[in-house]
Amino acid sequence: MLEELKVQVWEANLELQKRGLVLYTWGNASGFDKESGLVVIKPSGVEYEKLEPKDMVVVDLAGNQVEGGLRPSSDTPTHLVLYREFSGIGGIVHTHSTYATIWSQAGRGIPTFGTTHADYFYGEVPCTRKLKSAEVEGSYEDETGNVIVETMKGRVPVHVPGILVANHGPFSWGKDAHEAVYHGVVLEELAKMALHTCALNKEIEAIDQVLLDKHFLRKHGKNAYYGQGTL
Ligand SMILES: O=C(CO)[C@@H](O)[C@H](O)COP(=O)(O)O
Repeated sequence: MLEELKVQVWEANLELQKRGLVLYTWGNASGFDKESGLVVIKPSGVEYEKLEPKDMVVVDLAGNQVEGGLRPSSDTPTHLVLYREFSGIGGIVHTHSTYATIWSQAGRGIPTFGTTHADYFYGEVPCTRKLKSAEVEGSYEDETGNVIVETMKGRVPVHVPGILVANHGPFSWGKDAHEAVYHGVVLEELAKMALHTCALNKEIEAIDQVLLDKHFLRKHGKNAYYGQGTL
């Protein structure tokens, strides 16, 4: 099972580059094996072209390295906070994709300007608050995960499969690493569409609840969520 997950996470990391979500060694993808409680994640600082399944690093939810000779991604603690807090997600992606990072740097969530957005996100793509200096100076990557969890309170991860970390960039998730990449691609496209929509119409407003419900719920159903209840 773990060997299969290493291949799946390796493929997901390569897809980040293939889909144009990352440059050089930016970003990372991970996958979670519920049975063993272990996480497979990209090694830190390794060029995507050189990555092989055997390079994937295995850690437990406490962050102890279980397998792999390379250093785990620098964002590993953030992934681990989300796996501990969001029951049911099986894959997480972090990128610095251009348009989503623009909204993150502006500290703005992405409103639901159209039905394309409503097909994937039940409402805005939220943006976290800025991290306080003490949080940055402390366990920065853990605090990045904590501010994501804080912002997602009252939201259901499968209904909002991604978020913008203020001043940083997007994180997305899904039932597995491939779906986390898929949601990362969708998030980037929604960010691009929304930025150009704002440029065309400065008075633009989010769509109303009726249209949001129609598009999201016909695609995902009323009670589709991974975990037990909402956050
Ligand atoms: O967010 C960042 C840097 O701001 C990271 O995502 C790096 O872009 C990739 O780090 P590694 O996964 O290679 O450690």
